[in-house]
Amino acid sequence: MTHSIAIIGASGYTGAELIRLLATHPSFEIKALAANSKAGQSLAQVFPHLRHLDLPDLVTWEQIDFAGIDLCFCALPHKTSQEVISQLPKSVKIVDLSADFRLRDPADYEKWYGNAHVAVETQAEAVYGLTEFYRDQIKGARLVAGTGCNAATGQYILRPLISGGLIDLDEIILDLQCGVSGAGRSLKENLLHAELSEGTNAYAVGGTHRHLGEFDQEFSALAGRPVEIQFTPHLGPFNRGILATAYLKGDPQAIHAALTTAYADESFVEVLPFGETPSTHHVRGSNFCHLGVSGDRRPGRAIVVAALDNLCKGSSGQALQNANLMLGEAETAGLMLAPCFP
Ligand SMILES: NC(=O)C1=CN([C@@H]2O[C@H](COP(=O)(O)OP(=O)(O)OC[C@H]3O[C@@H](n4cnc5c(N)ncnc54)[C@H](OP(=O)(O)O)[C@@H]3O)[C@@H](O)[C@H]2O)C=CC1
Ligand SMILES: CC(=O)N[C@@H](CCC(=O)OP(=O)(O)O)C(=O)O
Repeated sequence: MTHSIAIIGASGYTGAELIRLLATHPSFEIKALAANSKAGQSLAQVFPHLRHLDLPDLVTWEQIDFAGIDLCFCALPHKTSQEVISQLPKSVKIVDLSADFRLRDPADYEKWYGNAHVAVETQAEAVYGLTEFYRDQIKGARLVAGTGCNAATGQYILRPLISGGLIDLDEIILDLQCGVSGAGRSLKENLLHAELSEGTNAYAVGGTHRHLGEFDQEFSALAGRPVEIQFTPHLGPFNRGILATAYLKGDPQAIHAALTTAYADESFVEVLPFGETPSTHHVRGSNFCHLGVSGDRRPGRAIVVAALDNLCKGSSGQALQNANLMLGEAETAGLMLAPCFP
């Protein structure tokens, strides 16, 4: 059965990645692509690398005829996303890639994003989109909220360890580098080549990164008590990829065993042999997440490293994995791409 798909925010980086993935999907057909400043342009004008695809020109989202659409990916900036999604017909299933529907409590949204939520009723029906942990709810959902890319990476490391009681919950440190495409395609001074290449910097230090809202929500629910991790992201001088390193108090071998068991049946999360470390090079352009566990010279401490592609497993690949479930297709459809190496 063929499913009709629309993408709003199709001219951005996650939009481009969605189109790339859907181009070879066996049963999803793109019927509409929407943009804002680039509405009216052809796909070849906006993305010359996709010029071989026979797809419609970009329009505004108001111009889409949603009567024929089964599922819409929404890849808009947060705040805009909730405004748009609350106006879409309820007959359309939605996978939102923004931050707007991730936090279940509107007060948490306001705390981390600085503005009141304008679609609280719609928020109430959203399912958090970390596929491996919300699979059953995602299958029946109308609206799925894609996770933050940093938030996904950290959760792949930490969720099984918190659930299993394997680490000291008050001593979790997560350090992370994210490639520049994580900041989107819009022009920003700090993303100019001269200011980004050949260097790196921490940002949102001091427990201020918005993805801490997701970590707090998810980890506290798992632990049954408040859990607050220390988290600092860094802007990496590369295009794609996230490399996260967690410093943990717990037994490294037990941690490796727990992660291996937790992901044994998963198609996209790979736990490496003990002592091996992942690299962004090994997951680039793919929906895989690699996890590596090592011991520390101090007994009872472990280091867990995770790598994934922020534009694929961290956003558009995850979104497609969820859409497959929502439309009753194989979860891996369109997603078994080998990483692009080197
Ligand atoms: N980049 C990443 O790694 C990740 C991104 N996300 C989230 O996914 C969403 C999309 O991210 P990304 O693709 O990087 O962003 P981009 O900045 O690259 O793209 C944004 C898209 O939204 C459109 N847009 C912007 N403002 C409006 C508006 N007022 N009305 C309608 N359309 C508008 C733009 O259209 P136009 O270009 O025509 O102006 C463009 O298509 C964001 O919420 C982001 O936080 C989540 C996880 C990872
Ligand atoms: C390099 C960079 O800026 N990365 C982004 C992560 C992108 C992401 O997941 O964005 P949303 O949560 O806004 O959807 C950041 O750290 O904010």
